Amino acid sequence: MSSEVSKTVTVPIDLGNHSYKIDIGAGLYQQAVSILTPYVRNRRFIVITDENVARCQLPEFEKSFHQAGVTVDSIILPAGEATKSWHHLAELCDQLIRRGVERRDAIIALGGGVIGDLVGFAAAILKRGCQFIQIPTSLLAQVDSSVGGKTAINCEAGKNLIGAFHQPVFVLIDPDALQTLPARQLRAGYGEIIKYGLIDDPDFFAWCEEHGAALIEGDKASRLYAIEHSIRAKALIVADDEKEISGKRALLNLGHTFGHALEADTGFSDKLFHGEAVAAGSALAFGFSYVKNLASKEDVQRIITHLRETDLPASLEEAGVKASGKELVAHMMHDKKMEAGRLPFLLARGIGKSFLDKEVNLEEIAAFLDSPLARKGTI
Ligand SMILES: NC(=O)c1ccc[n+]([C@@H]2O[C@H](COP(=O)([O-])OP(=O)(O)OC[C@H]3O[C@@H](n4cnc5c(N)ncnc54)[C@H](O)[C@@H]3O)[C@@H](O)[C@H]2O)c1
Ligand SMILES: O=C(O)C(=O)C[C@@H](O)[C@H](O)[C@H](O)COP(=O)(O)O
Ligand SMILES: [Zn+2]
Repeated sequence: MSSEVSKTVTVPIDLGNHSYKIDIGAGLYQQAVSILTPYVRNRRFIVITDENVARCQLPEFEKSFHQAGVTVDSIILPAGEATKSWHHLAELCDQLIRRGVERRDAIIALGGGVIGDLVGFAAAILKRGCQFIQIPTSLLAQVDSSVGGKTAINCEAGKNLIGAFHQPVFVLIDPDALQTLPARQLRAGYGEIIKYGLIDDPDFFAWCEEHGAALIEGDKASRLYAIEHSIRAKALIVADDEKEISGKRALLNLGHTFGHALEADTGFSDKLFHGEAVAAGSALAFGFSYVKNLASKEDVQRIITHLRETDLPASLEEAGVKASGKELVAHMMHDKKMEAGRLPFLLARGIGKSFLDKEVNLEEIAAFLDSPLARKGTI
């Protein structure tokens, strides 16, 4: 698969005594055994992955281990959002205990955000906290979920409601892993990349307008640029507000209060992937901001146009959501940002000017969600 090792970029994430490094470089799998050895006790490698990644990426990942005569112990879970569940968490913890995992072993999460979130949470609670390493293989995980230490599973009431902040000890990103990622998953990951432009970086959104299509098509330079840019942006925010207390980190939740409601309505299934829900959710956040006279019509139109150009949903209809505004608001009531019974929303005064609004009226949100702008993206 990969032929050459590109220059490695290291992004530090500064979190005091649990700081860590994120290494980004095409072809890094070829050096995996030497890169990971310092983090792993007694050269004992326990890799947790899903069945798709096991088929498409595990053999390439294991190559350097085999060449060095080192065995990798792997646990393979089903693929998909449904794996972020109590059932799979319990199974995984039991399997790790049976394998005699110790706190100072570094458990390796090789996969997309589902594997990263689940394995990170298992590592957080197992023996009151084990070390873990993130090796993200989806675009979404390479630009977002592998960094920052949010770990979680879903439950009956909604998304990521059971979880912990638990930082990895190291993150290894090899963009070559994306060569086997299905096109729809690439587009979903791109939904989280645009978010960094919309939050506070209008130049990056303009870059996305110019290079987004090429990135999705497979242009390696654009992918590498977007991964590094996104990770640097996220690392700064996380270092500033690790546990989402000051409100700074909440910016990373742009599009997510709407997005999680859309995922709930579509049953946390492959009808709508997380990144697709975030894309539609971002269009909705900007649409509502326009209705509230905060963002301009031109900015909302730019976002809708770019989402459509990259084949991402820009409205409820395009996301396959039929629920009423009231029903969608009901899904939002367990949002973790809820404070004193009020739900703050990420709104925007324009592209790159997002902010947390604590005074949003949920009846207005429900009415907006029934409007043609939300339903069909017509403005
Ligand atoms: N913790 C965080 O900060 C954070 C941030 C964003 C999203 N998330 C979570 O991440 C999850 C979504 O992550 P995702 O989009 O990576 O989904 P995912 O983990 O389900 O991966 C997407 C699909 O691609 C497959 N896949 C992954 N890498 C592959 C590869 N290289 N080749 C072939 N197939 C591959 C997987 O098997 C899966 O079918 C959601 O649960 C979301 O809530 C967490
Ligand atoms: O890292 C963060 O902080 C984020 O909000 C990143 C999001 O993309 C991610 O989907 C996160 O899991 C959502 O957080 P939640 O607290 O709403 O579950
Ligand atoms: Zn997200």
